[in-house]
Amino acid sequence: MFNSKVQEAKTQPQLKVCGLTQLNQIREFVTLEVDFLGFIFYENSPRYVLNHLSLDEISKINHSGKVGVFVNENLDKIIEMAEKADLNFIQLHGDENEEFISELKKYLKSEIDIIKVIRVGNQSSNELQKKINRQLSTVNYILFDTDSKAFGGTGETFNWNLLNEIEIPFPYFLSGGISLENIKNIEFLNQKPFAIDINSKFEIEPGNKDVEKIKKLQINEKPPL
Ligand SMILES: O=C(O)c1ccccc1NCC(=O)[C@H](O)[C@H](O)COP(=O)(O)O
Repeated sequence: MFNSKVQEAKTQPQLKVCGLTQLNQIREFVTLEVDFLGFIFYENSPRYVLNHLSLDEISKINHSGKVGVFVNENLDKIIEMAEKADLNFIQLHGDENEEFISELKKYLKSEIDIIKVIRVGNQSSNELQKKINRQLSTVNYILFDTDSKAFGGTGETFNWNLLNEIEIPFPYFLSGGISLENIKNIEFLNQKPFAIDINSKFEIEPGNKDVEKIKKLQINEKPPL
């Protein structure tokens, strides 16, 4: 008999829209069934969410994919934000090590998942593989982003070919300068991303998303897995 709890296999990667700051746009993305809504809790970002929305407003957004993005933030602050904004995922976008992540997990609600960012630059595939393997016991997802001076939201892409030279024992988010033009190249990846993470290539200005462009991606242009 059909078990309604078994989800249909996804034929397309999930979508995360990161750097959200405007409630009207967030409502549109909820209606569009965007899977992950990313909020930047990093004061140096031009997309710092608390310059635009209160914790109470974020907590009232009715969505199970609310991701809080933190960069080298202290433990207490992350725990406080996770509770007050009612986050479902914590994305660690800085240099947080495995000890820090293990400690953090002791205090977070058990249903909150950790996404650890691995910044990809000119390291070898061996070095990248070691970095991934070190995360095995502490995180739920990896997010690959481009290594650059700014921590994220740069619009820069990294060499995706490196991903074909390593084993990725996690579902992963692909990020870093993803655009309507380059997204079709995921067809060349052996292990397809669980989700794609879009940001500055789908903006009018930082934090102000190009809703029509995101609709186009979500409805027509997402590549198959
Ligand atoms: O978006 C930011 O301003 C940001 C600042 C500091 C750390 C992370 C940040 N964004 C996190 C993301 O997950 C972005 O989506 C990711 O870096 C990709 O952005 P882009 O290259 O603009 O597509």
